[in-house]
Amino acid sequence: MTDAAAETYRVGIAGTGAIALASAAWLRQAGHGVTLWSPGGRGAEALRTQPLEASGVQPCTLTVEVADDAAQLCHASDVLLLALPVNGHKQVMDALLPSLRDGQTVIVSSMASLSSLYLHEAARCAGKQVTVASFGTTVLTARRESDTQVRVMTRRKAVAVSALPGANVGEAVALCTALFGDGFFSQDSVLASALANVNPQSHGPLAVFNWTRIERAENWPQYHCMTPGVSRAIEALDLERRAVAQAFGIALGPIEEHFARSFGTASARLEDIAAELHAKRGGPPGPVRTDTRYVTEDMPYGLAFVEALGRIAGVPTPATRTIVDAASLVNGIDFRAENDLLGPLGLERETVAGLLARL
Ligand SMILES: NC(=O)C1=CN([C@@H]2O[C@H](COP(=O)(O)OP(=O)(O)OC[C@H]3O[C@@H](n4cnc5c(N)ncnc54)[C@H](OP(=O)(O)O)[C@@H]3O)[C@@H](O)[C@H]2O)C=CC1
Ligand SMILES: CC(C)(CO)C(=O)C(=O)O
Repeated sequence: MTDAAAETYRVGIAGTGAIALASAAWLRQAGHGVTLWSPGGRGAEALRTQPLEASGVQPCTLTVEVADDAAQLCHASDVLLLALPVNGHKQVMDALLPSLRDGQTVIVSSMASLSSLYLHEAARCAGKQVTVASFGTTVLTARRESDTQVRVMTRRKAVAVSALPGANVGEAVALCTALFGDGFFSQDSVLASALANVNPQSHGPLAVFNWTRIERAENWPQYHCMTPGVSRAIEALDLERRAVAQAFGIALGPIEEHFARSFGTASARLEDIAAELHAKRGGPPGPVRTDTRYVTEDMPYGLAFVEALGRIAGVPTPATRTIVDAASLVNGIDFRAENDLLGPLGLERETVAGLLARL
């Protein structure tokens, strides 16, 4: 067995947002090579000539490589990390696919709406043997502060990893450990990773019930505004998430457990966890743009996905529906129609047994 922890890798990162830059800084500090690619073409331009500066957890200043396109990124890398909102997953996966090599691993962080299954099935159809590893969350939490600066807020203590094909999960955990350090553990299926992502359940009610703050671009501390009433709504969505998971034979812990594992919170009730996080960190600030990914990503790829699974399994999801309806109403956007993965994945025609057989 090779000592994966002692190896260094060339990591290609698709995306130049908060998680991409935070991961780049973390990986470079751990001695790995990093190449960044901006899918839109402009996000990494400044990093061609200026160093990347990370503040917060592990402050550092270092240089990274920049790829011109998806093919160059794949060519320059042993491992790929997708670090961008799920809205771009299909498009970026389609761009990477022709240049992926047999034996490469693609880590998707964070994964939602079974985007990893889309890539895995597309790669298999193209005759490629790649491993797609998924996190239902991110290793780091971060905010991008400028073209070359990122603030890393936390390094999660524990992160679950699933893999496609499932038999490769042990290798995926070893690889993630070699890249980021300890704290990774295996998750049984990619569907568990998708449903373990609790951002949609927390971000949905947070955004809907703080909408006027977002529209007026107020400075609102996110966890302070996760009030007892908002926490109650989040808990209702969380129960539906877990009931849907259960219908697919997946037992998931409650959202309170996620906060304890990710951020080391000690309180039992969600409203107390929110107060604890606010007291400890004062932040992060809630979103201040109406195109925040708390709605643009979390509604279509998180909550509408739970609804789609609920329809397949016959599990009612009325609280989830209320939040998607409310967000769609105030935005004048049908967020259910924005998910570009449900169609290609054929979920409308799927059954519980049929979907499980594909994982
Ligand atoms: N930030 C955090 O602390 C956390 C983030 N997450 C999740 O991690 C993922 C990444 O988050 P984060 O880095 O904060 O997000 P950002 O909004 O900072 O990501 C912006 C990056 O994503 C790319 N991008 C955005 N939309 C598209 C699109 N439609 N097509 C192609 N590329 C696109 C941009 O491309 P370009 O380079 O072309 O501009 C840019 O590189 C998200 O799924 C998020 O929900 C989860 C937990 C915590
Ligand atoms: C801020 C945090 C950690 C919780 O909402 C997050 O998950 C995000 O930015 O997406």
